Amino acid sequence: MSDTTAQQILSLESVKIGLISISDRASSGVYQDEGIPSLKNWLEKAIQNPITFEMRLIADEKEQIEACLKELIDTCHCDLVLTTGGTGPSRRDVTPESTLAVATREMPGFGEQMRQISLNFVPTAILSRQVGALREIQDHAALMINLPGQPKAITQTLEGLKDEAGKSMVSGIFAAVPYCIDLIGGPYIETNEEIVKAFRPKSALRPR
Ligand SMILES: Nc1ncnc2c1ncn2[C@@H]1O[C@H](COP(=O)(O)OP(=O)(O)OP(=O)(O)O)[C@@H](O)[C@H]1O
Ligand SMILES: Nc1nc2c(c(=O)[nH]1)N[C@H]1C(S)=C(S)[C@@H](COP(=O)(O)O)O[C@H]1N2
Repeated sequence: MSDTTAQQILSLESVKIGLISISDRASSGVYQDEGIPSLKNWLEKAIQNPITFEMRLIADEKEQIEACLKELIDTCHCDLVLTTGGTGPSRRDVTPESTLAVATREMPGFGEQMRQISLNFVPTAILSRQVGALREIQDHAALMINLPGQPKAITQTLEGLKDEAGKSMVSGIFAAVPYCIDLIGGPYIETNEEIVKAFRPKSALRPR
């Protein structure tokens, strides 16, 4: 790493990210949770800023999900909270309604785009009821995004579809996350462009 690159990384604001894996079976030990490691691994590759993670593994229980989202945003002050699991049509899948129950405003574009991207991978993409939403409290706001439980869905939806040479064919939703975090008053997030290129209007770009 060159001195200039090291200095640039040092000058980046730290970002706080909450990761919630929602799975009856992983949380009770029937299988090992792959949700949190997959999310953490992808975010560490994609984001240049220093990251503090808050990680939770919980069952598909509405009250637990709501309490966990509130804790990560209101108490831990996460800027972004990603959930994985519990978005389908099974009776126990309650992540989207729990997210909306603690939301102040929905961001429908995230759910729409994630289902659109996922249709490039699986025809069952339309079974995910995943949402994106904001929780705005006094002096703080966070973006919450639901991802499906299949660990591979994490990279698929965040990063999108690439051709064999690694060129982006369909943008993943993460391209829009840094500017959304800017607009709600969070830290300026820089991404690694070979993983995902953050899009911001020219007027919102900060000189490096
Ligand atoms: N946290 C996880 N870790 C590893 N694999 C997972 C996880 N969550 C889901 N999966 C995998 O994805 C599949 C579909 O996920 P889904 O969220 O529909 O699970 P589920 O049937 O609701 O059960 P559970 O809530 O117990 O994970 C699971 O059968 C499992 O193979
Ligand atoms: N990108 C992506 N999206 C996906 C999938 C997937 O494998 N990849 N699985 C689908 C399936 S099979 C289901 S049932 C729904 C809901 O999954 P969840 O209940 O694990 O959240 O997500 C859908 N979206």
